[in-house]
Amino acid sequence: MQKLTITRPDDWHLHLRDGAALKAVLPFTVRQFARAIIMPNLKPPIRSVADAACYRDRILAAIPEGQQFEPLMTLYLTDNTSPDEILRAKESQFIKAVKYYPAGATTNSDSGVTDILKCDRIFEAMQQVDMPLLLHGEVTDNDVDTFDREKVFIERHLIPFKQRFPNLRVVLEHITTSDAVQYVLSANTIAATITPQHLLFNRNALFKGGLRPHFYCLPILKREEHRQALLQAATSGNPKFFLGTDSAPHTRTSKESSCGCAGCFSALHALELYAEAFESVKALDKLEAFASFYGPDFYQLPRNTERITLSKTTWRVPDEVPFMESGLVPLGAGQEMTWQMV
Ligand SMILES: NC(=O)N[C@@H](CC(=O)O)C(=O)O
Ligand SMILES: [Zn+2]
Ligand SMILES: [Zn+2]
Repeated sequence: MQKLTITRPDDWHLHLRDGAALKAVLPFTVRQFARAIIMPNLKPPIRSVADAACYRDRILAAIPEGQQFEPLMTLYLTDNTSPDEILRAKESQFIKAVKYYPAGATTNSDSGVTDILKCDRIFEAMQQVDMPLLLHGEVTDNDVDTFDREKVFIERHLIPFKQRFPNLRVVLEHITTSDAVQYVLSANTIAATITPQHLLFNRNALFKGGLRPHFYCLPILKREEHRQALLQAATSGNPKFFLGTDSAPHTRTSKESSCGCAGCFSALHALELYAEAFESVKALDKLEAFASFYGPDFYQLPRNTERITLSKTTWRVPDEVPFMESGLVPLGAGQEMTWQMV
């Protein structure tokens, strides 16, 4: 196959940041995707409908002249979010989900939820108005091994949670383990996003010939058997699994540090990365539904009608793209790719 034409996809998990960073990265996403679910973990986080409205305006203002893009906004859940804010969010129309970060689990999650049991009134409101809940599904307990934090979150928190709120629609974000795949398959009203890094790399990538901070994201890359389970899920044609890049830009200096930030930047070449992953298991025919159909179906939004084309061309991922004061290193910098968006 030399060309692959599919419906224009959407990114169901994206970090755009703000200010100059937003202006630098947004054009990459706009080139590939029609819409994206915008993560609210700014400093300070997007906690109210008013915050989300202002942030949405800043995103709209940063869209390059003459191009189309629809930011789908989210609210950052805290211990103090009120059920009324959920009702207002639903009425706003432009807020499509509420994001749950366990406090301290990942980048800018300090104001996240300290105990999932404290938020039952909010979850009741969400279930009532059918507002989806997006989960960063990791426990933060120091006595739980970093590589087990997703699995333990599912066992300790998600399974009991889903029993309390069976009708609340949930997305388990950026899944990284076969345990997550199994759980999502077994439960109702739950879907999952899968990133390009978790489909293409296992944890060896973090240590190849030395410490590789640009492969460090959360949840952290896992063993090969988990990567295989994710690849199988993504290419299975099951609508519970759809595209969410988790493209999370950090400056080169903040990643190449004695305490480097978590996050991989993939907005530059997200579709190409997914195409490589799908082709590796001869499943390119499953890419369109994963990238362009199952996400809007879950969010009850219309599928896009425009089409985009990838062509079989060899090219090299640049070492860096311009970003803030120290540049931005894309996922797989320097590696050869065999698909390119036209
Ligand atoms: N995935 C990451 O490693 N980082 C994300 C936060 C997140 O999605 O957990 C970020 O905002 O940098
Ligand atoms: Zn996360
Ligand atoms: Zn993320």
